[in-house]
Amino acid sequence: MQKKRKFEESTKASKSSKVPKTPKRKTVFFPEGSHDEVIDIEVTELLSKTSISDTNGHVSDVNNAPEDAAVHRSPDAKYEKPAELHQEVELEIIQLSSTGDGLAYNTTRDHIFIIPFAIPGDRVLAKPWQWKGNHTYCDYIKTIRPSPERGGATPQCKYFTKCSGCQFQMLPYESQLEHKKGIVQRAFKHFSGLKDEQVPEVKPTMGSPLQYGYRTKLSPHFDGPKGWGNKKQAQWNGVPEIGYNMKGTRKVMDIESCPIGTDILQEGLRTERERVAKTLQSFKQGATILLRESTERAYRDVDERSPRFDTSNIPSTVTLASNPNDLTLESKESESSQSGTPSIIYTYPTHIDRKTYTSDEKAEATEYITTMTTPADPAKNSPATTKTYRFTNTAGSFFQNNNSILGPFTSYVYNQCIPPPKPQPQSSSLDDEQKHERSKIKYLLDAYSGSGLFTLTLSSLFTSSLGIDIDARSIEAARRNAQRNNISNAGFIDADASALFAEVPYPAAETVVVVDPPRKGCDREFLKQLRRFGAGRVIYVSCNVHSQARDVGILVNGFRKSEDNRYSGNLADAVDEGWEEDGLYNYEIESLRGFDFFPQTGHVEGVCVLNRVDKERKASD
Ligand SMILES: C[S@@+](CC[C@H](N)C(=O)[O-])C[C@H]1O[C@@H](n2cnc3c(N)ncnc32)[C@H](O)[C@@H]1O
Repeated sequence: MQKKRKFEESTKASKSSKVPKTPKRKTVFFPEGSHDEVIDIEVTELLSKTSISDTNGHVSDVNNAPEDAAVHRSPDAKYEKPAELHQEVELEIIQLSSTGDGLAYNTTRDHIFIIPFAIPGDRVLAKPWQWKGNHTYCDYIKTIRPSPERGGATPQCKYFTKCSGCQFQMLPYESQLEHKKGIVQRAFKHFSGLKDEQVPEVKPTMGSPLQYGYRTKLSPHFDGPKGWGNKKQAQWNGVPEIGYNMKGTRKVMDIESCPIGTDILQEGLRTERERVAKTLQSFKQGATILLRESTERAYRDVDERSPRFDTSNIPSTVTLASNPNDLTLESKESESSQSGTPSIIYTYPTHIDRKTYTSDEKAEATEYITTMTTPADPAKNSPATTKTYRFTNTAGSFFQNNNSILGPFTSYVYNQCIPPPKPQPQSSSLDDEQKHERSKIKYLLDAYSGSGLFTLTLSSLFTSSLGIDIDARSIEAARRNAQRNNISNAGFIDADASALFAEVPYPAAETVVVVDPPRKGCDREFLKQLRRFGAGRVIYVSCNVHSQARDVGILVNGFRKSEDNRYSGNLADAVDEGWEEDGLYNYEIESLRGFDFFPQTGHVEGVCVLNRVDKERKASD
């Protein structure tokens, strides 16, 4: 299939000397933060520069480019093909894009090559395969001269540079975190339409405690037999490749192990591959295999040291007097049940976990999350206070995939719910007004709540909490999770997120709204309703910092009409369709931070904390 793709690209490009059409921009531009939008903007920005700084702040003179080498093109400029497709070229990588690809200039520095698996300072051999106006996608062939920034990092996956996932394995972990901070910065620069002074310094990315072996869900897949779309029954010709797509293609490559998956999912991958091979004739077409980890926990009786895996008797909310990250593994051993399903037992000082997995999307899967509610205070000799929550949901429904970071992450969000004390003159201690301010927030609205991750882990801070999600199965799970964790002040609605504001039972100024939408971000109706309601504080969580930046731009400045209605990659260019109303609240950003939910990949989870701007203040601004 890869050959077919390349053949099509090559014939298209050589038969016609016409430049591939860039899609026409609609008058109304509501970017989704897609891969193409991000590349488009970053390529245009790079082409307008003569010197660049990588995300680590190192400024490099672009291949000694003369000052006038920068090419400032109008959006209508015609582009020429920079190199023959499928002919190898040597390229010098000068920047890492927010999509995780290496970027390189052509010799005349008016075109950008996009090469995966390469970082600034690398000299690589690459093969162009798709020309798109001012940029060309290339396959990575090999590194000719490695960048010093690789710092000896050794990729742990044998499929690295072939499989489409985990392209950062050649980057030391600290550099991955630094790069992800840069992704957040650039997302807000390009997609929010905000002025520099409206965006605070992005805080350092919080790393994942596990950098491999962290993913609690894997979904390898395989294609059907040749001709399975035809009426005639297609026959399998041997066991198909079962795994993930090869980089830049739709061809599945065979993957026997995936080192970012948890230990039990590695076992599960082996078991499920064998199962598919044995039962192949029962598959009429290709399929995706779900592998979802599940945990049974038994707390150790410290005196007897006799744990029991009787899940119905497990206390679901337990207060441990230590930081969850301090819990050290005492031992780990694999087991196999009579049915041949593997399990792994992990023994800790306070509890024992048995990890299993399910491949049935309707089955239940459980994870435990320990949230730190008060940090340790060495001055007062007081230990940290933590709470452990048990989350059970349907394996096929959404649940965060990196359990190792969920403790520190929910602890962070917990600590952001209540505004920090306002800066006071040195002489004054906490005054009445400040105390009032800190105690004002009493209610939580959790939009896009899933099975209640935030509604439940934050519930102890609030008089009452309300979660909403469009997935009825997640809402059922959320209600059961509230019961299991003995939480009685949290309710859930199964509906579209914008229904949340229809009859909000909470006073706006006393309410925090946590927003955690899917990759495409919030829809306009939701943002409008949130601004009309005017919650005192908003915590916007997202796995796509580009759509997050767009939405935060709307919360801060409103949905604005541009001066010339021309696309330049900024939200400010979106056209007002009569969507903006008088009297909507505006917000200002308090903090911005990335979390590494997806080590070794180019993805980052963003958390943006916002405060409502008082209407009187807005009027006087
Ligand atoms: C990124 S997940 C976050 C879930 C939850 N906050 C968590 O961390 O487990 C996004 C959630 O949005 C839900 N969703 C998608 N579109 C929605 C809509 N229009 N209204 C409400 N929920 C929606 C999905 O069902 C999914 O549970």
